[in-house]
Amino acid sequence: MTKIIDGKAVAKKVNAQTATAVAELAAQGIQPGIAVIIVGDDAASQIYVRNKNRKATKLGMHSVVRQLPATTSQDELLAIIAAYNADDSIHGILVQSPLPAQINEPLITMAIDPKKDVDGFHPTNVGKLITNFPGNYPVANTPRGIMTMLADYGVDPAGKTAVVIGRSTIVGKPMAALLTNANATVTIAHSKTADLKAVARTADILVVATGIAHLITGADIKPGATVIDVGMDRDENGKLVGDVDFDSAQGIAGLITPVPGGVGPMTIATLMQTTVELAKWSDVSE
Ligand SMILES: Nc1nc2c(c(=O)[nH]1)N[C@@H](CN(C=O)c1ccc(C(=O)N[C@@H](CCC(=O)O)C(=O)O)cc1)CN2
Repeated sequence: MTKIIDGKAVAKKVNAQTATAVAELAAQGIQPGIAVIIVGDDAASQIYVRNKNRKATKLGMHSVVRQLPATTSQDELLAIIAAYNADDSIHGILVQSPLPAQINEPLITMAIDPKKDVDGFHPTNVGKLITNFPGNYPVANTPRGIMTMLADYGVDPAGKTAVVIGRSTIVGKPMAALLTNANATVTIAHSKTADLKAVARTADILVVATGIAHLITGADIKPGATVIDVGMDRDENGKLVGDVDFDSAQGIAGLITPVPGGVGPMTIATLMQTTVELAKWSDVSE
């Protein structure tokens, strides 16, 4: 039988821990602060940013949303980031992706102070993750949230074969690094991988982050595998579905995340967790 990984339930536990950490910081006179910058009016991004703001406020954090028009220039955005870098009430800065075409996303990522890089996308933090550097630094929230879910369901990656389909900076690459650091044997597969589905079938842990609805079906899954679906796609009826065909995976996968209700809620819960950590670490002199 296939067991469903309840991302909402795990997110609730993470949020409870975050609320405790916020209260502990409040006793020291520190209120974690997050600034989310959104450029343009992408409908899905508007919803995600609204949810981030609501959750941060509910958890007792200082939360700022900076809505900018789609015509915002790169220099304008850089100036806003510089102001948040210098603002002591803000511990985490996030620029919502995707950005309009006139803005060079890597340049924007580089402009965020690595100590306030709540997304964990700055090359300094990515480098630390890849080298499994000791100490405190932010790690991309979606893959980190997936690691939390795996731990919560007793899935230890050590000694397992993991396949990550997708090589994005937000998910695929940091996911592969986290699984490698947890002693899995990891393959990154992508659109140019020869016989992608045969590679998928080797996985004890299969993470799918392609943006292609129902790319992976039950026939592509190793019996008993843990399947993590990062997809957020629309089917022909406009219904939200994942990159994995959930129905055909039943009875084959050992564990599977649903869409919605799997990885998505963990992304926001982990973002809140990271914000609090950045606030804590900012108080510790190096
Ligand atoms: N700067 C960033 N931009 C983006 C990130 C990111 O981590 N940092 N991730 C995604 C979008 N995202 C958060 O920003 C996100 C996506 C989805 C969910 C979520 O809770 N999904 C729900 C379903 C929602 C729905 O019904 O539409 C679920 O899966 O249950 C949260 C956060 C891209 N941009």
